[in-house]
Amino acid sequence: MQTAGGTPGAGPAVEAVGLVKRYGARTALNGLDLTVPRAAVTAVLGPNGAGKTTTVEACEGYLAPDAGSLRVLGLDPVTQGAALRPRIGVMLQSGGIYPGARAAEMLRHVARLHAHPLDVDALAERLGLASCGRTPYRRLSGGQQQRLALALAVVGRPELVFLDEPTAGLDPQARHATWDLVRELRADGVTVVLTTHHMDEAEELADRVAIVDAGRVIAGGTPAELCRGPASDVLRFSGRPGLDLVSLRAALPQGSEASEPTPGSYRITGDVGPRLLATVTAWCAQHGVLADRITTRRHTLEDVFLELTGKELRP
Ligand SMILES: Nc1ncnc2c1ncn2[C@@H]1O[C@H](COP(=O)(O)OP(=O)(O)OP(=O)(O)O)[C@@H](O)[C@H]1O
Repeated sequence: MQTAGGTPGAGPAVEAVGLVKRYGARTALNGLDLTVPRAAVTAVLGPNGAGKTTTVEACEGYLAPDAGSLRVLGLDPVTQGAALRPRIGVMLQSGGIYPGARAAEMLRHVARLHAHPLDVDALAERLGLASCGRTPYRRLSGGQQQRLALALAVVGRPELVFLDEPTAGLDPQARHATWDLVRELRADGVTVVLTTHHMDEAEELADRVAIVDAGRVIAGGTPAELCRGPASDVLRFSGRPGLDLVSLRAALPQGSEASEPTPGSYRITGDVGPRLLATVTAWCAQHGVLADRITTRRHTLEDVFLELTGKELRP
C-alpha cells in the first residue's frame, strides 16, 4: 500500500512539552511531555482516566491545551488546524459518524476529499467491510463500526494516523487484520500513534511506548528498553533447602542475584537467557543438587506497567 507518508519530513511527528489541560477542578493533562518519531508506531498506554484520549484529541486539534506547547507535523493543531487536518487520519473511540450513512458511501466520500486516496474497494475488502457496504452505520455491528472508523482514518493516505483503542471489542480475526494494516502503514513510512489497553498489542506493534499516568508521561522508550528496568527477569527452581547461596552467586554472571525466599525455593534475577540457565544447571550438577520445577519468566511490558502505575492495564 502506498501512502503519502513515504517521505518523512524533518523533526518529530509530535512534540508536546509541558501540556496542561483542565476540566474545571480536574486536571486531565498535568505537564505532559511526549515526542513521537516519524515513520514508526508509538503506543500510548495508561490506566483509565490517565489522559490518553485528551492527549490524542489535543494533537488532532479538537481541544486547546491550557498551557504548554504542541507541534504536530511541525504545526500548531489549534491555530494551523486547516493545514494539518488533510495530513492526518483520525480514528476516534466512538462517534463522529452520521448514523444513517452507508459504509461504502462514507468511505467514497472521505476518499474524494483527498488527492491520492487508497483504493476504497480493496480497503473495504481487507477490513471485512465489503459485504456491509450498503448497511447504514447505525445497523453495523460494533466490530464493523470499529473497522469502518479505521478505514476512514487511513483512506486518505495520511502522513500521521491517530488510532484510539483501534481493536477494542474486535474478534481475533479483525484484530489481526487491524495489526496487519498498522504494520503496512509503518512499512509505507506512515507515523502511527495508537492508544491501547492491550499489552500484547503494544508488544506486537509498537516501536516506542509512552506510559501515561495522571496526566504525565511517566516512562517512555522502546518496549525492550522499558523491560530492561530495575525489576528484571526471573529464573526459579526448587531444590533441597539451605543451598550455598554464596557459592551460587559467585558462579552467576555479573548483574544476577540469587535468593531463597522460602526454604527450598530459589529465585535468580538478572538477564534470564540460555547462558544463565546453563550456569545454574551446571552449578547444581557440581553440587549434587537435583533442581526441580525450573521456570523462567521474562519481564514483560505488563510488569513494567504494573510497577510504574500500580494498576492493571486492562480496565
Ligand atoms: N470533557 C471532559 N469533561 C470533564 N472531564 C473530562 C473530559 N474529558 C476527559 N475528562 C477527564 O480527564 C481525565 C483524562 O481523561 P482521558 O479520557 O484523556 O483518559 P484516558 O486515559 O483516555 O482514559 P480511558 O482509558 O478510560 O479512555 C479523566 O479524569 C476524565 O474524567
